[in-house]
Order: sequence, then C-alpha cells, then structure tokens
Amino acid sequence: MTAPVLEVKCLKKYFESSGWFSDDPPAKAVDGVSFSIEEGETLALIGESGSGKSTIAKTIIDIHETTDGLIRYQGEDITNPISDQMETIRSDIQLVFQDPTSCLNPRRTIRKTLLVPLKATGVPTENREARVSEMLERVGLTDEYLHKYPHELSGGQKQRVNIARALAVEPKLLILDEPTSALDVSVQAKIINLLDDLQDELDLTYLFITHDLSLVRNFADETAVMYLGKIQEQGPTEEIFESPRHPYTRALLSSIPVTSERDEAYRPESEPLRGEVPSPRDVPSGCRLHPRCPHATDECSMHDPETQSIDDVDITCIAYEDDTDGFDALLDGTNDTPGGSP
Ligand SMILES: Nc1ncnc2c1ncn2[C@@H]1O[C@H](COP(=O)(O)OP(=O)(O)OP(=O)(O)O)[C@@H](O)[C@H]1O
Repeated sequence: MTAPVLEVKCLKKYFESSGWFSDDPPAKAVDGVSFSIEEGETLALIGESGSGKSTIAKTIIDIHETTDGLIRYQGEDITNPISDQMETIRSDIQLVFQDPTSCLNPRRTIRKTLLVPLKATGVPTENREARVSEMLERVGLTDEYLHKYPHELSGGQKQRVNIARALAVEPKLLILDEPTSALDVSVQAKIINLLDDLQDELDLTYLFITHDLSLVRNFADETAVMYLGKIQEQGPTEEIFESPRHPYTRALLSSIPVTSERDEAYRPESEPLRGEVPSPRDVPSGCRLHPRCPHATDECSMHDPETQSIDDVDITCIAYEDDTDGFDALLDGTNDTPGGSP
C-alpha cells in the first residue's frame, strides 16, 4: 500500500510573544491537528478567519517552524526539513496564494515570470519557451499573454498565471490557500473548474484552504472543519454537508447563503454561536467551543473532548458524545425542540 501524499499528525504551531508582550502566553494557532491526503484527492480545510488554516499551510512548507507533531510527504518525515528535503519540498509542493496581484512581480512580463521556475529547476534552455507556452495553454491562456505585464491582466487571468507558475516545476501537491477569495464570484467558479480539470489531467493532490463553504461541496473529496487551532469534524465532504454533526459545523453550514433548492434541503437547523472567537493566546479550557456553543453542558468546560468516528466521520464533541440520540434526532429533523437543543 502506498503512503498518503501528505500526512500531518498532532501538528502544533505556537507563536511565542515577543518585545513588550514577551510575558504573554503563546498564540496556539495550530493545536494538535491530524489529517492525511491520498494521491489525486482533495482535502478542504474550512473554518472562520483565524482558525489556523494558513498557519498549517506555512508550517507544511517550512515557512514556520513546527512546534510539535509530524509532517510526512509520501511517507518521508519532512517536519522541520533538512536542506536536501527542502529541495524536494520546493519542487513537489507548491503554494497558490489568495491575492494573485501581490504574488506577481509588476516589472516582469508573464513570459519572464514563467521562465523563473524553469531556470531554477534546470530545464534546458532550448526547451523553456515551449514549456512556457504549454503552461499558459494548460491554464486556458494563449501566447498572446506572453509579453503582457500583470497590470494588463484581470484578477482571474493573474491567478491563472500563478497556477501556471506553480505547475512549472511539475509538483505533486498543491496547497491552495483561498485561491479564489480575491476574485469575482463568476471568475471563482472558472478557477475552481480549471483546478478540477488540472487535477484530473496531472493527477495532482490538493490541500484546499477556504472559508467559502459554497466552493467546497463539489470540489473536495474530504473536508476538515477547524475552530481555534483544532479540527472539530472531518470526513467525506458529502457526509459533512448532508449530515453535519458538530455544533460548529452546523453553525457554519447554516450560515451559507442559499442559492438552490438543494442548498435549502441541506441547510442544517442550528442555533447561532454566541459571542466572538477567543484569542489563540487565551484558549478556553475543555472544549474550546464551549463558551459559544448552544449545546454546551458543564462537562464541556471540564474535559478535552475525545474524537470519535461515526459513519466515516471523526467528530470531537462532548455534547454529541453524551447525547448522540438527541443530536441524531436533530439531524433527522425529528427533534421537537426549536433550534434542536438536545
Ligand atoms: N506570525 C504570527 N505571529 C503571531 N500570531 C500569528 C502569526 N501568524 C498567525 N498568527 C495567529 O494565528 C492564528 C491563526 O492564523 P491563520 O492565519 O493561520 O488563520 P486562518 O484560519 O488562515 O485565517 P485567515 O483566513 O484570516 O488567514 C490567528 O489568531 C493569527 O493572529
């Protein structure tokens, strides 16, 4: 059996305080996260702003040093990598960022932008021009764009160039960090379709980071829902969207704008979460969601929840564990209590 392309185990990334604030506790941006992605699959990491999604991405590619835990790429331990592992990571794992404009050098034509990674990875000079054209074509652009500068391109076209640049080194894993959030809605769908096609053509594996849940359902095989540095619920995307169990997942999904009857049918009943997301420097005891959770009991503030597996889904919730029947009735729509409090 081949190893998953990416495996993350009990990953922690704490940011220590510095300067005037050096006595403050560290920010627990990522606090014990585990997941794996098989070849050719997409895992979506979803959650509100500040839940730790980008920190996971940056820790995987060694922009941040790992505080604790393990990161494996194709079975090899790449946690805080040594220099030759860094070369593998630089060619096999590519990151596509949110803002297509800031990632492109305004003084470089598209041709020059795409030549940089080809030179860096030693593609012979005589093959480079053909590769640039091929890469542009892959992302739906023509040679007409070769001599243009970034400011002459639309947001969607710039993101296509960023994707082409990421593909230049023939990566196996793309980390897509909110790749469409700076784009218009109509352009977002085109970029998602492009990424979908590229995955099939090139057998790519994706870690897709987003807070836009409407993009996830048709794109990701698996979904992990993050809150304040921890995954709360994780499983096949269809299962998460059709039968969300965790109160946090339910609250997130109930806040997606409804655009079709299918959306309406899947929209879970949920009471809104109370208050604001706490600081990662002051994580609540027990279940970190408990001060905001409509289902929280006294138990939830006292113990760290265990993760349990139900129907291929891992859920980390004491209230669910203690009242599975009540929660399942809520899922079936047979709970009498308005808002579904168990
Ligand atoms: N370099 C840093 N130093 C201190 N704290 C940081 C640093 N980078 C991130 N954080 C904190 O870690 C937490 C997680 O941030 P992160 O950017 O990973 O969240 P996110 O889920 O990706 O949110 P967003 O979608 O807004 O980027 C936040 O509270 C953030 O302020």
